[in-house]
Amino acid sequence: MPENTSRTSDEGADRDSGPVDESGASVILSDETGSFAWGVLAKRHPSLIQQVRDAFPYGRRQHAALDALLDEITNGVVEPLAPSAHDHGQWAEWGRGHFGRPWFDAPFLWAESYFYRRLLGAVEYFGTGPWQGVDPFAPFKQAELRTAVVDEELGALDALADVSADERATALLHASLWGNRADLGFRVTEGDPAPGDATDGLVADDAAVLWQLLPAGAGSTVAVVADNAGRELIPDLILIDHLLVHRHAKRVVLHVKPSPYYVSDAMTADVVDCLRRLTEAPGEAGRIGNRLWEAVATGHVEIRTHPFFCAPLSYAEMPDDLREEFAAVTLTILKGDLNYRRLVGDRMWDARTRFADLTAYFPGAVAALRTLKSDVIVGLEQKTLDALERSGRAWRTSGTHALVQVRRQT
Ligand SMILES: O=P(O)(O)OC[C@@]1(O)O[C@H](CO)[C@@H](O)[C@@H]1O
Repeated sequence: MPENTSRTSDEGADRDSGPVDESGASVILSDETGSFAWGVLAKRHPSLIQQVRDAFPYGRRQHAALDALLDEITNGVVEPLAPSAHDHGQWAEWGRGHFGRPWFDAPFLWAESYFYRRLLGAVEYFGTGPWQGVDPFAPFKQAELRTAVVDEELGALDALADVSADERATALLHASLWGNRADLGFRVTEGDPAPGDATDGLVADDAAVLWQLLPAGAGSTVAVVADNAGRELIPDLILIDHLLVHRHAKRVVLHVKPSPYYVSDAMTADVVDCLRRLTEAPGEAGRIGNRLWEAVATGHVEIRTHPFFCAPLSYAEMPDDLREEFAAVTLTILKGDLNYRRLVGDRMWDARTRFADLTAYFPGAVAALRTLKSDVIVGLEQKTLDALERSGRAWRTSGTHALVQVRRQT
């Protein structure tokens, strides 16, 4: 059955059976057959188990654990982590009310996040044996870095050397934005999204505000919360280099995931792979790679991680230490679809709800750079929404549209 991925704002605001609180928008569940969320749990997750199984010479114990996980997510109920797991207590708390019930009844965000935690458990990522720390998604991430498309994308940087700083800034921001389409989880079931026209595909564009927040020479610190490795992280790194070279930022903190997540999410090892890929490239790409390598050594780029990045929670629930980090920077740039869902809340909002209102809790100015790959969307003008709905396309979920939304510090 095709995934039902396009709906009107009115349907969106009240169609789901998820809990509705004073926000008036229901939490997205996965229990409606044919919905996007249902498709992720019913199709994407089982395919992913198969892909991971095929990518490694796992032993009998891991195959049995993957079999059990597949059976549980398709026919069973949510089981807790083993009491011996290092994070058993944490997930017992986060999952209260969901254990013993069908996976499809849990909030979509929670179910996905817990699925990735369980997949890591099945392949013994957190164990003490030989598979400890072996990223089950590494083969997919590494294969992507070796493609000719990456060579082409890096080669295109040479042509940017001659354009004005403003044009270059826009081109690099768009490369980072549209790089978010290069999401291996998305491709487990969707295939490569058709390349749309980058400008026509923007449903909201606050890029001018983003640049206003980062005037050259102001000594700013920018936090970039990364999303996918490979073809998304490379343009993110190139944008970071641009921010530093053109003095939009004096320092950039790059936040990555502490463990494998949502298939291709970037971890420190992926930053290293991308930096190496850049430094080994000819021309401008190689120069950027060398500058970034040096910038890490001198502290102008700092790589950080936090367990919260793999938590099944909205940023509204972030812990105090992370809140203080974001409060201390000039601007936080959140990359990607999942970060957007966590920023505004994984709910069927009326698409015209103001982005600034939903992100008012965020400690400091915040920018979302995201291609649209799930039902959540806010901050649209009525006329934009009308045109999107008239198109009859699955614009919310197909990755053909994107947004730059910014909220200044309040
Ligand atoms: O955060 P990302 O990498 O941009 O997207 C994550 C994603 O692939 O995963 C979810 C479904 O599994 C959707 O939110 C989205 O399509």
